[in-house]
Amino acid sequence: MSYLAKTQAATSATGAIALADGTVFLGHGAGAAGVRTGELCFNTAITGYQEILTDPSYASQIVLFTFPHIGNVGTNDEDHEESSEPGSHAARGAIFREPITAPSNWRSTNTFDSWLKKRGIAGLFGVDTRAITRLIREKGMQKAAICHQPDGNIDLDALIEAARAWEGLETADLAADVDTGADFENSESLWLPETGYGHLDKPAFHVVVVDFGVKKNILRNLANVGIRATVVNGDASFEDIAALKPDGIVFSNGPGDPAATIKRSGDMIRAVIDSGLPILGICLGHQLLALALGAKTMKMAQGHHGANHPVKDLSTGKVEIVSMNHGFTVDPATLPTGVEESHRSLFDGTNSGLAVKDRPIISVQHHPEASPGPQDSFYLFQRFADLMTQHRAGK
Ligand SMILES: NC(=O)CC[C@H](N)C(=O)O
Repeated sequence: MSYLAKTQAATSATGAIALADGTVFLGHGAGAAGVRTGELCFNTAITGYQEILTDPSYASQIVLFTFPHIGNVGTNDEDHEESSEPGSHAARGAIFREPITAPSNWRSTNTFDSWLKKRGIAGLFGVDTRAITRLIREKGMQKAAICHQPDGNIDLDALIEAARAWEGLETADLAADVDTGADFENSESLWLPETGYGHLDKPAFHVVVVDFGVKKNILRNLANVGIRATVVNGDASFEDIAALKPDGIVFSNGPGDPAATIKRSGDMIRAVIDSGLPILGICLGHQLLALALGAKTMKMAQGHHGANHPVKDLSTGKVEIVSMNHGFTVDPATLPTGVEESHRSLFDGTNSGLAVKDRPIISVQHHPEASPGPQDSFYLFQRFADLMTQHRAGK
């Protein structure tokens, strides 16, 4: 460690981020005190920090926000908390440039700082977020340890050691840790400024959502196109699912390495594919579907995390701006015959969706439910409902 790092740590710093390669950034701590390890990524969204940090797909990750002002609209209990459980169910750490200002929003009920504490998320501000982003851009996402040490007594060597000792995301079936456990139903629909969350009274369809860490806004978007959902966890067998007599199946988003989760859920997913039921896969669900169909997934260098990513729907030629959060990707060269690439990222050409020829099976790598982010991809939920309509009509 450098002399400068040591003296700064001894004087004013109350927080730090250390990388496994020994790089250290000192700053000021916020939120929960203590040390958290995980994969460090950057997110380019400029709104929606509450939704981002509660997304279960961020389990075992530390999110650096490239947008400098995070926390200034405070937090509220109603807004899109994508998972209800605090702790390891979502992001472990948050890094931002500027100090948190007093909340300025009519809906705010809590400061960002005390919300971070409540969720068990360690925060760090006052570091050069652009330098860290450039480092990730050049070297890829990093094994890291973040700490908030209110008394300033930071042990940087121990922090670097913690970053090195962290086991990493590859081969980790993290979805098993974040699913909701007990089955539940959803009929809640999307939030509107005038009326708050809505309710689906007369469902046209009933689907089973296999929960690998499902974001609540997926369930609400389904309700908005007439779909009631029963949520079951990723350990469910095909027989459990079939007994619920669904019109279709959704494989949800979730954290960790799809190649690890497929070992636990592969038999069920393959049986669902063979059943002929309409299927929608989202993010981890898309990757699991691809694996079950015979394709391969791989780790990305930087991944995609933001709410401003252009994606092309190859069936219509339309470009949509989407919400993204993934660090693994489907290798389109490995898609078997009959499985077509349906969407592609216009940032780097990576795969962003698939469709099975002449079968009611679609999936996307991005987040059609937004939360946060643009709503350009809401149409996918209707596309899924249309597949169920056709399936019912025997087409
Ligand atoms: N949002 C997700 O479902 C993420 C999928 C997977 N864990 C990845 O990082 O690629």
